[in-house]
Amino acid sequence: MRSAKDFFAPLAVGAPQPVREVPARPTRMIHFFDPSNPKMAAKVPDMIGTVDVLLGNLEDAVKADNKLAARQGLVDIAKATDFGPTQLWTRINALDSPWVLDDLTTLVTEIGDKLDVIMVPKVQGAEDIHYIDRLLAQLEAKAGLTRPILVHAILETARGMVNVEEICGASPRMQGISLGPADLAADRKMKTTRVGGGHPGYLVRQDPVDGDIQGQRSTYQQDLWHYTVARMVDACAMHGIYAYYGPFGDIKDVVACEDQFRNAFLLGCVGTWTLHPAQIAIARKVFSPDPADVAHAYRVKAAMGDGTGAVMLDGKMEDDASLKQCLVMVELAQQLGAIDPELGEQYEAARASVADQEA
Ligand SMILES: CC(=O)SCCNC(=O)CCNC(=O)[C@H](O)C(C)(C)COP(=O)(O)OP(=O)(O)OC[C@H]1O[C@@H](n2cnc3c(N)ncnc32)[C@H](O)[C@@H]1OP(=O)(O)O
Ligand SMILES: CC(=O)C(=O)O
Ligand SMILES: [Mg+2]
Repeated sequence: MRSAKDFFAPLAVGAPQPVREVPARPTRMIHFFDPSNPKMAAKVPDMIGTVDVLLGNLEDAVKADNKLAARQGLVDIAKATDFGPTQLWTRINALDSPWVLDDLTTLVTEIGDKLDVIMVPKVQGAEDIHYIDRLLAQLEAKAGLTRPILVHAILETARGMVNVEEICGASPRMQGISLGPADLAADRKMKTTRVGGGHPGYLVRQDPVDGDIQGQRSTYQQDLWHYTVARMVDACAMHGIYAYYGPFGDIKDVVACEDQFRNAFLLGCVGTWTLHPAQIAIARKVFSPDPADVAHAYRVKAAMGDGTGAVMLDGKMEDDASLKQCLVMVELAQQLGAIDPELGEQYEAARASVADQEA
């Protein structure tokens, strides 16, 4: 582990100064596309401004025969495109794969100025981030980049899960972590066959009524990912980086997708992956706070005056701690309102309605 005094020193001569804080830019949906798929690639320019992040995926879901085409496709798209408000990310191949070294050297030297974040799959521990950190610094220096590329890890092995805190704190480049439920399930030997989401067999059952074990008893499906997401959120919050739900593979089940995204949002995640255009509106809806909640947050803020003490509002106690939760909501609404005019209007109406009541 580096000492505190040189944690923020560049790891190569000529590399850009590491960031001290992860820039707080909206990342509600990280939209995956395969740059080797001409139909998907053709849709990228029209998606700018409709998604917060476009991610050119080079890893799983890209056929082995298409790996080089995907890498080159991403270079071509990045060079030809002005991404405006939308961030460009990539997911490189795994660190033990034959492609990753060329992924990094090509992407950083050719389009490093366009890339905001590199997502690293199957991260096992801090040593994987340290490897990427030094290599990126060398490549950034070679490419003459003036801002550092940030790193996002996917939590998709049991070892990565156990080491999640050290992964989050391994480098100032760490932007965030996503859940990788498919690989994680396989690595843990969970007996599921899905990409994220729940399972009808994972449930609790109501106690027998009057001791009748065979009688009618309700069952309640449980969230398979609760422990994992909650632990990931704590590790990210502790290190000042962002947590994300990952993929929801049942594209047609938009209802369960929304539920899974909302569970993650409520637990502290700031965004999710979208694998198909149908999931973009769901992510936008879920990861943008409800204007009614924003209005409530403004009411608590107004009622709490200098922010200390306790007050009653609608029969409920509010105090310094509930105010802090409300300030999280207000800050998020202000960030999103600044980039999304429709939401901006709704959040401004929420703020103004409270200000009118106060006047
Ligand atoms: C466990 C993990 O690692 S998850 C992350 C890796 N997986 C991925 O990245 C998957 C990305 N998504 C996909 O590959 C595709 O969406 C699939 C395979 C799931 C479904 O693809 P399709 O069967 O083509 O879906 P569908 O027919 O509904 O597509 C409708 C249109 O949207 C396009 N489209 C589908 N997905 C995307 C996407 N992610 N981005 C942009 N356009 C897309 C299709 O090309 C199609 O275009 P067309 O109307 O010009 O023909
Ligand atoms: C997200 C991912 O890569 C996985 O679920 O395996
Ligand atoms: Mg995976």
